Amino acid sequence: MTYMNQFPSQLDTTKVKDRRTDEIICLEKVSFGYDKRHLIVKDINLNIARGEFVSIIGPSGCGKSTILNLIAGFRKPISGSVKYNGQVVAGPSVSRGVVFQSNALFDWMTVEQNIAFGFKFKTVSRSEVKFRVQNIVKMVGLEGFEHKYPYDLSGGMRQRVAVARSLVMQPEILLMDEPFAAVDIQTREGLQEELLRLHEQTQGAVLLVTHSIDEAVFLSDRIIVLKKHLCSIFYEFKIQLEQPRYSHRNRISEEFNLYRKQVYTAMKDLQ
Ligand SMILES: Nc1ncnc2c1ncn2[C@@H]1O[C@H](COP(=O)(O)OP(=O)(O)OP(=O)(O)O)[C@@H](O)[C@H]1O
Repeated sequence: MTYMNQFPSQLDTTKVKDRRTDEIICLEKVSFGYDKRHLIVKDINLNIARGEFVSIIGPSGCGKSTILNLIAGFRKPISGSVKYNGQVVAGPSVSRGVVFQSNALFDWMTVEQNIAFGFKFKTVSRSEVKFRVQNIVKMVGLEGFEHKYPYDLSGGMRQRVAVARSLVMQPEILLMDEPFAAVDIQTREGLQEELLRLHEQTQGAVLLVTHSIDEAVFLSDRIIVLKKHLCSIFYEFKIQLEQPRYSHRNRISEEFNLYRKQVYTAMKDLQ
């Protein structure tokens, strides 16, 4: 069953920018199993629009990461198609940047070198790399730490380096698998707000896999709730909160609590 939520009646939708212009990711009747006899995903359809922030939430083991890995090109569907900008995804690409829960940074490289790593496989001039790295360092608030090594950084800072490393390649979509699960709550909230600022500036799409309803509501334009059985879409929620979306006031607003309650109820329905 797919269900679109009703918006809270008191919501002023004129304050919400609709950045969704066209489709960047399209999954059509995608099925996948780690072995052919046991499907994890069956006939799933999913579209993500340019600039859209989508979160996937659902019970443990329902296939959230599997979907992300199919879009990233780490896995291939058994049937159906995964398309990026209308082209079948043939493998990983920097235009679909990936950030995991515990992104391994290279311990022997500085922050700057870690961020610039992806350019080793690209023909981009040194001056352009320098410009882009400096820019992204500022955006993620790592100024002054460019020459530090990962072991000199806190967990939250290391995760910022991981996000910067993906963003510097200017991906059209950022695929994030529980990126902030391993950091403390204050750091996590700070990183979420930064992510929203970056999203605002870069206009790229984001697909986030998370276990946190609060995180999904705070960050997303749309939340997809997956059912455990064969990873089908159970509910879809469109989220419209006040602009700027990164305002911490959104965390305590009435609308936030209403959405939170709706998603929580949907998750309870799954049990
Ligand atoms: N490499 C693998 N080989 C075989 N089975 C796997 C592999 N990776 C995942 N699975 C299985 O596929 C199913 C979906 O896994 P997936 O990691 O996509 O779920 P998830 O919803 O992201 O889980 P969680 O919320 O616990 O991270 C699970 O039953 C898991 O055991």
